[in-house]
Amino acid sequence: MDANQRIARIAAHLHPSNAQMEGGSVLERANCRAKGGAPGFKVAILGAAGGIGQPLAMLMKMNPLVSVLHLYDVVNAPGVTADISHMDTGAVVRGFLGQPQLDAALTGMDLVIIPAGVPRKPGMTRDDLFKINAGIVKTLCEGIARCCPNAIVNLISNPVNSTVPIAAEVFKKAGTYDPKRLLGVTMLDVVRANTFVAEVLGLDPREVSVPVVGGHAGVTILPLLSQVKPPCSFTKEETEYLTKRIQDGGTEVVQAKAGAGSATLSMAYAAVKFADRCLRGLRGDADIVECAYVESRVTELPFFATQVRLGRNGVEEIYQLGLLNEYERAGLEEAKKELAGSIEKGVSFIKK
Ligand SMILES: NC(=O)c1ccc[n+]([C@@H]2O[C@H](COP(=O)([O-])OP(=O)(O)OC[C@H]3O[C@@H](n4cnc5c(N)ncnc54)[C@H](O)[C@@H]3O)[C@@H](O)[C@H]2O)c1
Ligand SMILES: O=C(O)C[C@H](O)C(=O)O
Repeated sequence: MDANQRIARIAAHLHPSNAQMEGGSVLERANCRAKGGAPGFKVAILGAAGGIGQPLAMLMKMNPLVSVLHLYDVVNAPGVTADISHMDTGAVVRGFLGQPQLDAALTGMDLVIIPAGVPRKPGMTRDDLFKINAGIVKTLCEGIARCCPNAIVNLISNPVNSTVPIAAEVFKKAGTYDPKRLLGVTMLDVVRANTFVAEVLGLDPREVSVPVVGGHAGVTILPLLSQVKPPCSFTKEETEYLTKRIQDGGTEVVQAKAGAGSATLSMAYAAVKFADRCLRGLRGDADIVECAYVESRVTELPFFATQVRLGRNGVEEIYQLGLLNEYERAGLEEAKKELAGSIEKGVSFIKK
């Protein structure tokens, strides 16, 4: 490769239009180099310039399982890409700006992470975001169906309880739906639950594991405190305090940010933790179990968050709820009532 070709290749990393100026072959060579130089997975972040998107992009650039990182947004994608691309880690980073570049951002991806959409302000519910975010998720999922129908999708955009059913309907319409590959990200609920439970028990949060089932909004967030590892017990007051704090974790951040958005940094951390587990599953690692909101038969509802085992095809196994105590059984009934409406709202948005 001569000097001009080397320069063109670097330009192609920064922006796909640079590659196109070189007739596309430069981008292909960059892809080859990425495959050969740093074996790993190709990951796209849609909404990469946002509050979650930026730290998520930074953390994914640090993940050794990632060889190619595509950053797509409708604003500021070139700036974030230029910035992230200077990090001396293995992944090759490319930026994509606006709808005309969506297909290029998605083509060939193994994993697509979607934090695109508006966040809450104080006084809003996640469902209040439906009006704007439903359309954004629909458009992005149509792109996934066209360009990378076999990719694993990690959907973060709220309201997750409805956006996952929206994505499923878009994929069904396109004839590409594989329920094993569509996962609503509820990892932040688990991360919060581990943190708050560890505080009460006086343990290191890294030693604590709390299954959180149901969905991702208010009472649909159901921590199973009777199944905490290491095994422990809580008083009634502790159970009520912890359940409410975990359910209201998002609102706690929204109020503290006072109009400047919702959780971004802890969400980026949780999203990367979850994406890393998905990539390990894709790689074939054994025993990768996490909570996620997926198509499910665990309850009578078509979607439900439980612990799932991740593997080469995405969700390989969905675990049952296990034994619930009376408090959790009552919470489950409440969660299901709200979830049913949110799922129906998402489905009918596409079917209408
Ligand atoms: N699942 C969870 O646990 C969880 C946690 C926190 C936040 N969220 C949700 O994540 C979403 C993003 O939150 P944020 O704080 O990063 O918001 P943000 O406003 O800071 O960033 C959103 C980004 O999406 C981009 N965007 C908008 N329309 C787009 C489109 N059509 N295509 C691509 N990108 C587009 C915006 O330009 C922006 O950069 C919100 O819906 C929020 O409620 C979910
Ligand atoms: O609370 C929000 O609106 C954002 C997110 O769903 C969260 O749980 O932090």
